[in-house]
Amino acid sequence: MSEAKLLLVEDDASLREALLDTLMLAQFTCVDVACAEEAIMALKSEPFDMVISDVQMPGIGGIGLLQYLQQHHPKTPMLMMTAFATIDSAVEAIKQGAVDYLAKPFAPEVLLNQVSRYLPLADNSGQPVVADDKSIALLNLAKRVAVSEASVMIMGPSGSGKEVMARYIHNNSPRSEQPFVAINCAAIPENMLEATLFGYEKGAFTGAYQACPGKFEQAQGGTLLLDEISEMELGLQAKLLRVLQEREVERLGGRKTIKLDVRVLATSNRDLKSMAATGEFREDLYYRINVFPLTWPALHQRPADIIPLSSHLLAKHAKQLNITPVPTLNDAASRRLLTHRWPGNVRELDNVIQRALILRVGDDITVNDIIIDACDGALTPDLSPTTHASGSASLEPLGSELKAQEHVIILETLNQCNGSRKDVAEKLGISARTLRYKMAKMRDMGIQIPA
Ligand SMILES: Nc1ncnc2c1ncn2[C@@H]1O[C@H](COP(=O)(O)OP(=O)(O)OP(=O)(O)O)[C@@H](O)[C@H]1O
Repeated sequence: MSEAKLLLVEDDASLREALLDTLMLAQFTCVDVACAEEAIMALKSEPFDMVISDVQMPGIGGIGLLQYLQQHHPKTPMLMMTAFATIDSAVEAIKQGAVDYLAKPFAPEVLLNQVSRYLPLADNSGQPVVADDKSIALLNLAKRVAVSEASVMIMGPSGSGKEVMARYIHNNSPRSEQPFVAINCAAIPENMLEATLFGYEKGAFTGAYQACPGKFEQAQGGTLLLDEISEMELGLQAKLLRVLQEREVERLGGRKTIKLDVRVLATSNRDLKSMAATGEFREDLYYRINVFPLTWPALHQRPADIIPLSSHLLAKHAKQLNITPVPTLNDAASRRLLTHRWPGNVRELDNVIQRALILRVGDDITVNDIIIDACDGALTPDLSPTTHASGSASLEPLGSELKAQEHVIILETLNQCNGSRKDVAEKLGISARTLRYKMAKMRDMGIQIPA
């Protein structure tokens, strides 16, 4: 999952909503505003990894915003959008420092490709934090396989740290100085995934006014992570297999083949082997990517990791929030963390730690600051009703009961359909895309989605 935060500036409300939908489905965190002035206010209150802005808008407009950005946040890339008739102003914006422009109308894949092309690389220096014997053994194994060229399949439940492991393998490989590129196959709508992976030539579809390299080309010399590969549809799996076998790629709408030197890693939280047995996943692709399998146990199966991970997450978020000294967990708070079952694994722990930092009063994190969602199935009785209610009341907005019902319906239908996303979407009368989005949100809340 991408942690990048984008600022979207567009005065046309319906276009803004459509762009927001595309970006959020691709799991970017987005703030959207209607003019450059509002954008400046947003930039003053929080940092962004990228700004995507219309050029023509009332007020100081996109060029005025670009000038502000150049002066105050020169490292933040700005991508411009412009009507085809006013390309000149976009060219002017490029001269003034914008990274690129999109000529309207453009297809969603054009937007996603441009965003991922110019987004600064996430800080991947962080090592996985491990202390449990099982995790230490796994990391040692990962270090040994890292130096080889083998494709690695990283498995484990959602939020267990599969992407962290993939970055660790890349960082410990001879390719560590080359790019590490990740693509979440579940987050990108099916019709966009092919263009995102393989790239496209000018004119390949609406809005493709210029050629764009795909993820394979962007990862040239380095490592490509295919996150949640189980969600890729069978037709695309066949094309992927061909690219992996032949080590060359052809852009959509192109005729030239491009030689590839890319190591491929993949992750899945579903049982790919049984998916291969039932024909839901191509068996030949399964064997090609599964040369070396590594599996993270669920967090509750490696309890010695919980406190070191909590301390690491406390330090990380305290730094981001400028909180010094870094608060420490008192004994009761630590005990509470150790007795929870963590269905959302490390991602759920991360959320709980962030809440604790907001709720704490002194330098210590106490048990009253540890607010765990009631639906998360604790191993021991939950906090006293008064403490829990006061904490969750401020965090749960109205309508949470309705949301909870929706979550239950999705989980029950997943069960009835033996995990088939396609059947669930059909049964509930929603698109596969909407279902994926809702499940991603549920995962973020720490709800475990069955494979
Ligand atoms: N061992 C670890 N050390 C430090 N941070 C970790 C570790 N494991 C997970 N995290 C953090 O927990 C969060 C979830 O991890 P990650 O995205 O790697 O999980 P995942 O298994 O790939 O999840 P998903 O299946 O939902 O894609 C991230 O913020 C990550 O930085």
